[in-house]
This record gives sequence, structure tokens and C-alpha cells, in this order.
Amino acid sequence: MDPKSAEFTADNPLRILGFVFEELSATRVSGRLTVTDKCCQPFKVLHGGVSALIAEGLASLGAGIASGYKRVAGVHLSIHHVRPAALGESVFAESFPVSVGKNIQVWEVRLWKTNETEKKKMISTSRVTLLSGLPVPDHAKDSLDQLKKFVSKL
Ligand SMILES: CC(C)(COP(=O)(O)OP(=O)(O)OC[C@H]1O[C@@H](n2cnc3c(N)ncnc32)[C@H](O)[C@@H]1OP(=O)(O)O)[C@@H](O)C(=O)NCCC(=O)NCCSC(=O)c1cc(O)c2ccccc2c1O
Repeated sequence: MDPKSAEFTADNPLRILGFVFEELSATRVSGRLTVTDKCCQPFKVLHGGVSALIAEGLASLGAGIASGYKRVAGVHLSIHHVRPAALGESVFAESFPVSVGKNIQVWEVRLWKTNETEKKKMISTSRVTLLSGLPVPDHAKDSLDQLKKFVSKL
């Protein structure tokens, strides 16, 4: 399966909302989402919880890769919603590590309104703190192996 396709399941809730990954590495995770009804609050703008979901998902995947495909656990997320994204608008999400320690990682996640090529205006900025390097439970080994395979293709 193409990691850039809508069916690629690195994070199930993000896939259900239509999020499509572009980059997945230990130093950068990014992707795109079109704001549909599924992602909106009652005033037809991107729900703040969806922005937080994107932040948690991108930071966790990046931290998991940076920790050598060990299990990670998000322990804190803070988010500032600085601008709304309206129904129908395109959103670009990018994430990068601020600090990668043996136990704790901190990732920054920024959401932008965008067209095909340019980041136009920032929607939100998040910091996600994660505990990394935890043992992977047997039931999750397959999905981490699959992620490793996809990352090598990107
Ligand atoms: C909160 C802000 C409006 C504050 O703006 P600020 O004063 O910091 O800065 P500016 O005045 O320069 O404006 C920046 C930017 O904000 C937009 N904006 C400003 N005023 C308005 C307005 N009255 N209406 C719409 N948009 C406004 C404007 O686009 C400006 O952008 P420019 O491109 O012109 O520079 C602002 O920070 C802001 O809008 N932040 C985003 C807020 C947001 O989208 N929050 C997340 C969604 S809220 C949510 O999730 C939610 C969920 C629910 O389940 C709900 C259920 C029931 C009711 C409400 C719910 C709900 O809100």
C-alpha cells in the first residue's frame, strides 16, 4: 500500500478523518487534511480536538521512529488555536522534535492553512511530551513492523 494513500493506517482516527501522511521520519512528520463536516465544531470550523488529535498522532509517530520503533506514551499536550480553519479549507500539518532524550521526547506540531504549495497562515501550535523507549507489547509488533516498512518507502 502507498503510505501517501488515504487507506494508509499509521493512526486509525486520523485515517477516518481523511488525514493523508506525506513524510514520516525521526526528524519530521507531516501530512494534509481537508476540513470536512466530520472535523468541524458547530460553527463549521476545524474542531480544536481534531487539531490536538493531529498533534498527538504526528508527535507519537515521530517519537516512535526516533526511539527505534519502541513504544511511546504521550504524557502532556498543550495547544494554542491562533486562527480558525473553515469547512472546505486545506490544512498542512508538520511536526519536528525539539528534544530527543533517552526517556523523554518533546515535539512541536504546527497546523497551517495552505494551498498546494505554500503554508499561508498558522492555525495552531502544539507541544507534545512523550515517554519513549517502552517495550512493545506482542499485539502491536505487527503494526510497528508495518510502519517500519512504510517509512523505508517514503
Ligand atoms: C480567538 C481568536 C479570535 C483571537 O484572535 P486574536 O485577537 O488573538 O488575533 P486577531 O484579531 O489578529 O485574529 C487572528 C485570526 O483569528 C480570526 N478571527 C479573529 N476574530 C474572529 C472572529 N470574530 N470570527 C472568526 N475568526 C476570527 C481571523 O481569521 C484572524 O486571522 P487573520 O487571517 O485575519 O489574521 C483567534 O485566535 C482564533 O480565531 N483562534 C482560533 C479559534 C479556534 O478555531 N478554536 C478551535 C475550535 S473551537 C472548538 O473546538 C469548539 C468545539 C465544540 O465542540 C464547540 C461546541 C459548542 C460551541 C463551540 C464549540 C467550539 O468552539
